Amino acid sequence: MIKVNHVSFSYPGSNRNALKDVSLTIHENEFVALLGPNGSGKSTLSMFLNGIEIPDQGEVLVDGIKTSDEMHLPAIRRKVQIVFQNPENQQVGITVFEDIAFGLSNIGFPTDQMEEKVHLVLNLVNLNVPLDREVANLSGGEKQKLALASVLALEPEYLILDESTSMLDPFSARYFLTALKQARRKLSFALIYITHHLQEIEEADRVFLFNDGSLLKGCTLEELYQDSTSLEICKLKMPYFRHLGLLIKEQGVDVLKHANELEELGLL
Ligand SMILES: Nc1ncnc2c1ncn2[C@@H]1O[C@H](COP(=O)(O)OP(=O)(O)OP(=O)(O)O)[C@@H](O)[C@H]1O
Repeated sequence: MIKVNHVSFSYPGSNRNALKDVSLTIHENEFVALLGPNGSGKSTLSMFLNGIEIPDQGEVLVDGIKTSDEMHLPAIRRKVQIVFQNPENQQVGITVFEDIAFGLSNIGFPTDQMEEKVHLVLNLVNLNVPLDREVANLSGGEKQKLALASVLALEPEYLILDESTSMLDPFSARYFLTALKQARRKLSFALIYITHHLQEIEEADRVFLFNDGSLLKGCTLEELYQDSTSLEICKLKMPYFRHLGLLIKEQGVDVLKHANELEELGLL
């Protein structure tokens, strides 16, 4: 469980708080989304969850261990992995193999099992490229899948994705999300998903809404859809199919009940 207790923070040199007294809990295997307009503090919070940043006030505990406990920081960073908005920021190898193997070497993964593991995670994210392919020559979508494969190789217990589809075209974004869904079915990890697009988080267990550094509320998606004020404050648009579904429901047919199956069939 990740527990955020009364965290406040301002960046050095800034006179305003990027986070204001934020408290929330994320459970094992949960899928939560962090939502809110630009500059509301979502990415800042994500950096506290794995100890990239340590709060000025308050504390963050990962499975009971404070992120300020330097001795346990490497273990916390292994448990909580982040895929950033721009995959190029976290690519470290020249080739696809090197990129995934780098993190594995750092955790002492056996060299003789490395190639098998690299194949396994590439399959998991549906990235079919030769291991000696140069990372620089991959497409944006492929780079994003590689970043996902590299962190999945480390078997995180909590995975943070910060607007990971923002650089992808709609088809690549869809493939990326399908790969993520498949990975979650095979490995179990909590997913902390930052986005401005509600259609990407239809399966989220809970959403946390941020505005101006404060946590406005934590609720389910269904509750959010009934809260037009929060949707407006967070600059969120109800997905088109859900809007349509609600109109159809008013006529007595509940198509939204089958939304997941329709999505699996590629009809949404
Ligand atoms: N390195 C930094 N130095 C100073 N201020 C920063 C820094 N990074 C972010 N901020 C400020 O902190 C506040 C929160 O930013 P943050 O990036 O966490 O928002 P966000 O909700 O993730 O936004 P977006 O949706 O645009 O990605 C903003 O006012 C931003 O300008």
